[in-house]
Amino acid sequence: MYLLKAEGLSRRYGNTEALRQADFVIGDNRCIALLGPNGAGKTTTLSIMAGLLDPTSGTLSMNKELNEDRRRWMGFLPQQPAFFGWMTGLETMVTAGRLCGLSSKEATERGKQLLETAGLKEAAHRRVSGYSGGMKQRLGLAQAVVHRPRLLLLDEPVSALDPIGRRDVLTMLHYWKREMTIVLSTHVLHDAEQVCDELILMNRGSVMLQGEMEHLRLSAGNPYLNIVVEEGRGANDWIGRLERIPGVLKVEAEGGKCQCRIHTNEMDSVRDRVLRSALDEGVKLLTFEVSRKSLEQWFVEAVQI
Ligand SMILES: Nc1ncnc2c1ncn2[C@@H]1O[C@H](COP(=O)(O)OP(=O)(O)OP(=O)(O)O)[C@@H](O)[C@H]1O
Repeated sequence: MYLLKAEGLSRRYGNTEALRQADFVIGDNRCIALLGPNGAGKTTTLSIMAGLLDPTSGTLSMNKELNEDRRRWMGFLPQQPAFFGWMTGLETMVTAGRLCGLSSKEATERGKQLLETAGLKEAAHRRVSGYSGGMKQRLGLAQAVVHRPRLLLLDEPVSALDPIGRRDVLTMLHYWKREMTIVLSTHVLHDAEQVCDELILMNRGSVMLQGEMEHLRLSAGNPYLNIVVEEGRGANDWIGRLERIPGVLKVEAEGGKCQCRIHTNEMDSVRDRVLRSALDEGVKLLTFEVSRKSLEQWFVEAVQI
């Protein structure tokens, strides 16, 4: 089942074609990344989906089960959310809830609960003008879901945040994606990978592809295991013996640096065997990760076309 379906969606600003003949589908219960470099047309697409902007041509159809009034089932966090600085966090939440049709009691209860989820319980009665950038972003997110929307649209929700703010927002999205469909725009593949299971790739106003993250990962090339171990007796010898582990196809060692890449077609079992071997032989692992570099390379190549 889909919530929204775009067919030949286009939008011009004067001579600029911000969106060209875009086709995509927003399925139910998905977390979808709208990924693309600056100027790709992400904000334009989200604004059309939110009903804030009309397309120049093409159609965006909504599932017939959904109410015509998007405010009832859609939440939206713009790239630069604006708040009334003189309101407290809780007043902001209650106002948003009331605008979305909640009763005063419901809006207050839901507001308190969401401020707690957003780590803003202590700041609930402080004026928003005194909030940090990260706190404002978390407040914006909480506000966007006050009415339990079925679809949550987020325009670059993490790009202006420091690593801790980023982590907090991504954690909130992990929590909420069980309850609603999320579409978030980003120009950072890593952020999309952290939380999304589907990807719509945009470049220069066009949708280049839509697909499952896992499929793209596989088609972009096999991931490899990236390992760094603490220097010490036996570390390099251990790396030298890794090729004997069943399932390992090739080991690329970085000479003298206690670092290597393991290539395999059986990542799950090889990862377990390598970890067990390191523990058995007392090798101290500093880095042990499945590298997604191939997907990054694919993304960079795709948007350079
Ligand atoms: N109001 C506007 N008037 C004129 N041109 C615009 C307007 N809004 C966007 N554009 C242009 O349309 C194109 C797409 O912009 P859009 O903001 O949708 O892209 P984006 O992918 O969200 O970019 P960013 O990551 O930088 O926010 C860009 O070339 C932009 O300069």
